[in-house]
Amino acid sequence: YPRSIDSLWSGASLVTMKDGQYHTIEDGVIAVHQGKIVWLGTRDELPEITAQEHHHFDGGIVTPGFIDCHTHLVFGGDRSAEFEMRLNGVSYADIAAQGGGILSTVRHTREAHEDELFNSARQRLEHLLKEGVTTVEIKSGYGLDIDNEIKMLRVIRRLGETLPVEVYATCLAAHAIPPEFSGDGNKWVEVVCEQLLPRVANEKLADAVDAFCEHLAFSPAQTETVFAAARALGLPVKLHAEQLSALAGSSLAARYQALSADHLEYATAADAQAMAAANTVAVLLPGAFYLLREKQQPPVASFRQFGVPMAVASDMNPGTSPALSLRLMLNMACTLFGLTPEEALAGVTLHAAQALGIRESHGSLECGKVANFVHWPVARPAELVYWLGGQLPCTVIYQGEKRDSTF
Ligand SMILES: O=C(O)CC[C@@H]1NC(=O)NC1=O
Ligand SMILES: [Fe+3]
Repeated sequence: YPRSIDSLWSGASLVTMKDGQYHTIEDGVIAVHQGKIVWLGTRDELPEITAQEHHHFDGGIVTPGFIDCHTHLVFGGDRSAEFEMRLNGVSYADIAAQGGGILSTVRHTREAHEDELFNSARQRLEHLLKEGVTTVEIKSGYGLDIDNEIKMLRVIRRLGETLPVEVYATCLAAHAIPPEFSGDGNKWVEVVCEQLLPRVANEKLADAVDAFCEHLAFSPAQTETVFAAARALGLPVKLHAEQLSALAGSSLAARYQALSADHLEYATAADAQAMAAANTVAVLLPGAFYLLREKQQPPVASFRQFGVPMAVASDMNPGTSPALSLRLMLNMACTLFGLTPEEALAGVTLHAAQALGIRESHGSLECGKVANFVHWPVARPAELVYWLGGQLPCTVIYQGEKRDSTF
């Protein structure tokens, strides 16, 4: 480590999340230089170091910056009206017949100017920033034609360029069959693979490619066509899999060394074994499970048995998970899926980093990693999971600098 550094941060317990476990350092100190962690340990182990700044917390804990590894937070309009219709007894089918569902968000997203999409997404993203999120993944998938998918991806890139948060963009053009293709999924998959993805790769508009593998969306065969095109372009893949039925999409994702398979309510032990062998992360999305009042829980016991890293994300989207809080998802992952608080916190730190392919540089308090961390004036890490909703105060250090809360 350098003998002269930018800053020291002391006075709190460091919940390092090393290897996905607390590995807490009591009365710890973090040394930061040029946006990276260059040393950490207990106060009495601190070596001779000259720091430009010394910040002393008055107790509490420090965690790695939170990572929301699965969101659809760029979209036009919202679906509150159909939310109310459903609760007044109108069926999904009737809502869809009246033009509701994903395709209504597609209409609003196509009609919205890029600035309008940017401003509404910025507001939603700021909720996440206020609760300690320092890295977020955002998907396209509501444009469903080349120009509007590119428009969405440009807005996603602009969010990362404008706000103090690291943004990873994912192309989810294979989200639903566009109305113009009414039912011909193969035709849209062909357009995605032959026209859209080459442009996205060439213009560096996405860091990964995703698809929705489900009866009402794209089959495993169509999903594999998208994966093959992504691989040929050097783009990693991830997949919405086993949300509503068991199509072995997560096993297909594992065969393509997918960064993650997401939802997984209907995943099997065989899927978990395949994911473990491929080091594919299981991203759990309790918000959608909760809002859809789903009964089938993801096979958490199998993920534990085979050592599949579990992540937890908001899935922020207007239809099935209009969730503005990642911290609430921590509680739901424990209360609804039976995760321990330690597993849930690994799910928004180290395992979320792995789901984005950045585990080597993010997700835990370790030397050499990015200096994204959060101070919480609480007694223990479980409080971050225990308190239901609300705004827990926190101080966010982003790339080594205190991030002020006005963005
Ligand atoms: O309803 C929406 O707008 C998106 C639903 C969302 N997308 C997906 O692939 N699964 C979901 O729950
Ligand atoms: Fe999703």
